[in-house]
Amino acid sequence: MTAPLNVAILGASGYTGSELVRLLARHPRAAIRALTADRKAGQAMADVFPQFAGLDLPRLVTIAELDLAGVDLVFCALPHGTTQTVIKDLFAKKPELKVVDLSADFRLTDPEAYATWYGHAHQALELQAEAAFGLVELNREAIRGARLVANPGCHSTTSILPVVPLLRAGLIDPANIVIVSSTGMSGAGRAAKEEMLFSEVSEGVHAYGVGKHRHTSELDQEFGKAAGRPSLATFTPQLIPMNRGIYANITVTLAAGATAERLHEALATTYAGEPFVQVLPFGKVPQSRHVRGSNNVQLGVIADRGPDRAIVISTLDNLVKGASGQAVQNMNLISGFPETEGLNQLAIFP
Ligand SMILES: NC(=O)C1=CN([C@@H]2O[C@H](COP(=O)(O)OP(=O)(O)OC[C@H]3O[C@@H](n4cnc5c(N)ncnc54)[C@H](OP(=O)(O)O)[C@@H]3O)[C@@H](O)[C@H]2O)C=CC1
Ligand SMILES: CC(=O)N[C@@H](CCC(=O)OP(=O)(O)O)C(=O)O
Repeated sequence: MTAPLNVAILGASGYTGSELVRLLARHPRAAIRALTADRKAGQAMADVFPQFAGLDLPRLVTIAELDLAGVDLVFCALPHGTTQTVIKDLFAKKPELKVVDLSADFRLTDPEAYATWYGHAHQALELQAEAAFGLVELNREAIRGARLVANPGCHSTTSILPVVPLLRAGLIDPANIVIVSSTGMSGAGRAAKEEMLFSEVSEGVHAYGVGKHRHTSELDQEFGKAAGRPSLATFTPQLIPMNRGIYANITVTLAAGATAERLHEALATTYAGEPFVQVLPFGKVPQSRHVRGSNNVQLGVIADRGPDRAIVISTLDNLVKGASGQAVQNMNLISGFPETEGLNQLAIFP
């Protein structure tokens, strides 16, 4: 029996951190050696998250108290902006460490784009340059040898997976992509916020970050690269009263000679061997409840009335394929484990 991969989870008292614990506690090759928190430091994990009662887990400590001696890989599930200096310190202490970062800090390769979208200069530019964009299905080879992987955002993962193969194949117009991406509330994290109270979000729906959401920058980067020219997608996120899930409704304009059927064929071919991406039969509409709790993404392609347009729908669980499941998939890839290990949970339905 080979030794397990020893992992630490920074931000374990948050939603994506606890989702990492859920996935890794049953992972056959990983062992959870350290968990950190900020306000909840000092507490037992099962006191913060009673669903973990009965598991033998390390107590929550502060990042300053973290002992890296026995740790091979760190998951960083901290708020964006705070993460870059934390990761810089980790590598200064232990350069051979591997890090999978769930925040936005290392996703953008262009420092100017980062400063524009996040409002401050990046604090660890040398690391930003080496980070691999962690969307496994579309960037597998670059991730495999990486020491630092930047997990993409949940909204951007949902849209990049269907749109990038269509752009790479020249089947759609990069200048005419319109995305409405609905999200569940756990996407906003666990820290209490007034606008996230049940009484403020239930029984209604609203858009937010309209025309300026941070994930637009990830779409610009990945769509532009795939198309070979700038893409200015319209991206509108909206909050709906459910716990988990992202549901992106994407209207695309077809390139000359393309058809909706051809788009479907391109996605089916691209993802034929992928364990976590399911392209539904042509015309079938995905539902977020069919992926909830799993690392799966379901894609649908539907013809529109206008012959030059098509509708692509993509859905995933923001805490699994949109965050912690994708992070474990990245861990598997950079550790040489089978990619699906620890990630075979089926969706919870109904
Ligand atoms: N939620 C989602 O669906 C997704 C989230 N992400 C990203 O993942 C990261 C984590 O998100 P999420 O789990 O939702 O966030 P939460 O707010 O639920 O958790 C944040 C965690 O970070 C800790 N923390 C907060 N501030 C500090 C600090 N200054 N120093 C050290 N630790 C701190 C918190 O500790 P404590 O609670 O003890 O104070 C908590 O453990 C974010 O960057 C987020 O944008 C990415 C994709 C999807
Ligand atoms: C409901 C809600 O607020 N969702 C978050 C998405 C969280 C996420 O994936 O964003 P980062 O990882 O880029 O921080 C948002 O829209 O900002």
